[in-house]
Amino acid sequence: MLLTLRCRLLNPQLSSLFRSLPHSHKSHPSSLAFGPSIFQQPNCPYASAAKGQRPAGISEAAKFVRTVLFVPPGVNPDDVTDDMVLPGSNIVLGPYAGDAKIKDVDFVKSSNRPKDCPKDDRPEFAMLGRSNVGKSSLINFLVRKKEVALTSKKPGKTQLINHFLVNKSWYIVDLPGYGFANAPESARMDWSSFTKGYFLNRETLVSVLLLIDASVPPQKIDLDCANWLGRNNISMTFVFTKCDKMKVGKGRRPDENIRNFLELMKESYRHHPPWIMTSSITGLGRDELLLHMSQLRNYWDNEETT
Ligand SMILES: Nc1nc2c(ncn2[C@@H]2O[C@H](COP(=O)(O)OP(=O)(O)OP(=O)(O)O)[C@@H](O)[C@H]2O)c(=O)[nH]1
Ligand SMILES: [Mg+2]
Repeated sequence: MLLTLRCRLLNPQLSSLFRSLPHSHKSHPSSLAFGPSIFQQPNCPYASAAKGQRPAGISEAAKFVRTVLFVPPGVNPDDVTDDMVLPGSNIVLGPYAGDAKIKDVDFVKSSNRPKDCPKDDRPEFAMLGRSNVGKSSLINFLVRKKEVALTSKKPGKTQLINHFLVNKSWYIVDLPGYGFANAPESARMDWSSFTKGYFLNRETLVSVLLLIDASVPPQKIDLDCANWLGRNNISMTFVFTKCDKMKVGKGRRPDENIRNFLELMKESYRHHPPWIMTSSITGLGRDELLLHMSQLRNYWDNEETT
């Protein structure tokens, strides 16, 4: 109730999106805030679109950028300043952001059904995305350990739900990828029963990190997935991976692919969910993503105890 009210206050347009949240799913209030820094960030996909379009008043481009920032709970959209926006993202850092250091990480268990997942009340983040998008690599990159989660050049490496406990207090969950048609039947995840069992019922799920490969144009299956999460009021953050990859042949650059993806999502959402650019090769976005996760987690913890 408090949560819904807060969403409405921050962003009346989003209230319908977050209405009737299931159980304790925490939502992401977004907002109409505008921080000029979004134009200045070198990696911002909107930087080139906005360049040279900033007259003294609010230009069309500025109005558009106003709608793309993610403003977390505890921040008044009118108070957002440049230095509050995390570089390479649309994410404003608020008062819930805390210690983002990773001291230790332990593999806990692999489960093949949602009901076998660990049963405790620690918050968790789930890595979701197409096979080969870099989910397991992102986990290794976040925890700075090479082979905590197993990776492969071949799609279909991760076939179970793997729980990793970070700092003995929260989980990162590595999931099998979707969209990999060539996996043997026995190894293929039954996504329809999985989604019902996990995403819709996992009460400790703070947010889904939906990974999207920035080195390829927007894929229908990713857009469908994002729309499904949105329709079901499941909190999500778009994590663009492989932002280090330069264009090959006639392909587009990562920033162009990201812009196109966000443009396509705009048709479904009046306001974008939080998004961030990463590369597990260059280290881009690591500290920023951990800070963002800390603010979501601390907000979730706070709501749980009040
Ligand atoms: N250039 C580049 N390659 C990456 C990046 N992240 C992952 N990769 C590569 O992408 C391939 C797949 O990575 P994984 O982490 O195994 O992908 P996954 O999403 O876990 O795949 P599944 O387990 O099959 O669902 C590996 O060869 C990685 O080295 C990145 O940021 N940049
Ligand atoms: Mg994997």
